[in-house]
Amino acid sequence: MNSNALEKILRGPSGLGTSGLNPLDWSAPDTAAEPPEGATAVGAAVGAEGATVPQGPVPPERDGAPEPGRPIPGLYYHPVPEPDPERVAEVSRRVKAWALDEVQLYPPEWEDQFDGFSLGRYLVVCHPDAPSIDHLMLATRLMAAENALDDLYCEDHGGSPVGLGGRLLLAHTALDPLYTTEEYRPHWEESLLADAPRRAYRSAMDYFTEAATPAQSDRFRHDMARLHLGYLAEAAWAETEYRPQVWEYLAMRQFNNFRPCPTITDTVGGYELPADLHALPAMQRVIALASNATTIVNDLYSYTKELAAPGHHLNLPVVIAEREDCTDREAYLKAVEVHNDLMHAFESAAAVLAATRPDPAMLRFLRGVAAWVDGNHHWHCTNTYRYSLPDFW
Ligand SMILES: CC(C)=CCC/C(C)=C(\C)COP(=O)(O)OP(=O)(O)O
Ligand SMILES: [Mg+2]
Repeated sequence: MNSNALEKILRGPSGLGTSGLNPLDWSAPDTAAEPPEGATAVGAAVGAEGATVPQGPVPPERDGAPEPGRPIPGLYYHPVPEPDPERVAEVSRRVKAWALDEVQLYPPEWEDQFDGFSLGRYLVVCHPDAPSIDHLMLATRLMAAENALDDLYCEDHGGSPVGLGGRLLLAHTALDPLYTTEEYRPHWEESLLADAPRRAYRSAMDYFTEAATPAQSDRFRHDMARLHLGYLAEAAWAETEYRPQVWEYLAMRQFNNFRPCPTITDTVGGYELPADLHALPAMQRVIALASNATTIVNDLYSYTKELAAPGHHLNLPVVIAEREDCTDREAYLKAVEVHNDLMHAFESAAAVLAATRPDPAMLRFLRGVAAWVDGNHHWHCTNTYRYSLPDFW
């Protein structure tokens, strides 16, 4: 398939009568198929072989504080327009109010870190087809809750591998409820208020199930169980100081992964990918490849942050350097290649699936996943509050 055909499938056709299929236009289906003013066409930098030409500096705009951000040289990605600042401001305002008033997510001294994470920019740029702020909030609350649990149970803010399994399982019941006897139910209900991750999981999931179909909620629970399994493997390896082989690390990272974020793109878009289409092996392959690419993007952009953190932090460049006996720079550049291969495999698999099963919900879902991949790169690249590149070029 040539790069033009693939681009049309993943990023939407252009021309008369196609506006309803283009992610940039889904939020305003009655308008013409022109991109918003100032927007570049998604994938405009795709060259003759479908490879993205490395871009110059992107003019980013963190929530309230513009800062420079630089894409990783040689990384295959699609540049996207800055998200609508009005949407970003409103989502940022609402998620902060939810975090403080409804779930007491963080103490006052962590406010800078909460703001610096730029949840509003993240979710608005990843979901260009969301029909409303309410739809965007479904994903934003979940993202806040997922990161709170990762920080508080596993990592930066007092997390530990010791005892993680028990904590994770109990938190998982905020998503996948305990059905038990009258005697024991109140104990469980009380436990859901016991810490910030559980309060946040429960509240975010309540909003989500209200908007989602039962099959979409079940899909999300399953993806969160996958995520928790990944956390457990990483924790077990940390406890025993096991150094995984590269393929073992990639297997763990397929679970400890952003997957629960792109797979809710249909709920956030206000439509449903039917369960039988979601379950197709070809769709599962597309989702896994896309999610793996997004997660290796995190490994690459968070490399210096993780090297500076206390303890030994696994990420792809670190594991390649350890297991393949090469310099840190060589390992990092190889990790970029692994990412690029995953991206190409995702795009090819998505294009084949779209061509063989051209169901409208399927096509829109595939574009939603592609938009999430592109938005995730944009957020990582421009979030200089959290991330900075190593000095390898
Ligand atoms: C939002 C979500 C489902 C997160 C789950 C897993 C996760 C926190 C990541 C994939 C991000 O990786 P990491 O823990 O390395 O994050 P930072 O590098 O600290 O930003
Ligand atoms: Mg990371």
